[in-house]
Amino acid sequence: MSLLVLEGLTLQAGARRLIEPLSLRIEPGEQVALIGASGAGKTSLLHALALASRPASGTLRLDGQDGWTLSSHARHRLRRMLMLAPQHPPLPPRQRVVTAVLAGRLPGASMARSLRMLFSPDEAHARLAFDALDRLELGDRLWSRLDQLSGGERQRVAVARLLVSQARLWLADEPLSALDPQRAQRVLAVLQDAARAEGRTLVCSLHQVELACRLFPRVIALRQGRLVYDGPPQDLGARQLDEIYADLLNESPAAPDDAPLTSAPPQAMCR
Ligand SMILES: Nc1ncnc2c1ncn2[C@@H]1O[C@H](COP(=O)(O)OP(=O)(O)OP(=O)(O)O)[C@@H](O)[C@H]1O
Repeated sequence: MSLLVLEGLTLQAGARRLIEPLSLRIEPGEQVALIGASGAGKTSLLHALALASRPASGTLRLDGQDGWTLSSHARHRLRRMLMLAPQHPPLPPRQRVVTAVLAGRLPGASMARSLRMLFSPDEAHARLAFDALDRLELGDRLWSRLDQLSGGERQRVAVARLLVSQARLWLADEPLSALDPQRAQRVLAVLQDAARAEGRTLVCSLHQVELACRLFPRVIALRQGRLVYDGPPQDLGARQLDEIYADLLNESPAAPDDAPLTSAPPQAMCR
């Protein structure tokens, strides 16, 4: 059974349409990169996948269940299947890194266990958080306060939270946006390796088109809330990339699909 099935899903904010009717399936264990220019609707879609935004129309089934037809209690339980690492994680500044990471273990834990884990983590939980942070080159910040971290370090804390979570679906919203190019590659490798090793499904929005096309077997592209591409990166032509990012390219003419590779902008990056 598909893990996610969207049929004619739309999202609306007041009178404004954020996502045009969208239908797609995502299978268990898939790794999907979500690309598109700024404002294309990536975050909006991820929030819908996370059952955080209610569709204006259409359906979204997660593991066969339409969360929006369930009671709020049942929907809350269904949400335990997924974890979203938001683009700007709302991490309390005075919180310790270890606590922020272990929050990834909360879904499914009892209240008593959650409180113990967060406020007085035992050695096993501290080790779990340390291991995740260490893979992201942040092991030495386990006991730091979040307000002592840089933006890129806080972003890696949000990724570490994903790594410790037991959710079947990992949703990552631009997890590399505050990282330098070298570190971005390493962090993405850790995330993808962990998802593969543990059989998680990964949907990750990225502005790094080159990484999306090189490292993901499936790319979904949005433009102005519309799905404009869904398939393997090899089939994503230069012309399509030009169209996806047209507003970033200052209306430069679309390159032919057989355009030679250059070191320049997005249009050449997938081939
Ligand atoms: N609550 C809202 N009310 C009105 N418009 C909204 C709301 N949330 C998002 N939008 C608009 O919807 C569009 C899509 O936003 P979204 O954040 O999903 O884009 P994005 O592709 O994630 O962009 P970025 O790459 O800049 O993060 C944008 O034009 C945004 O201004």
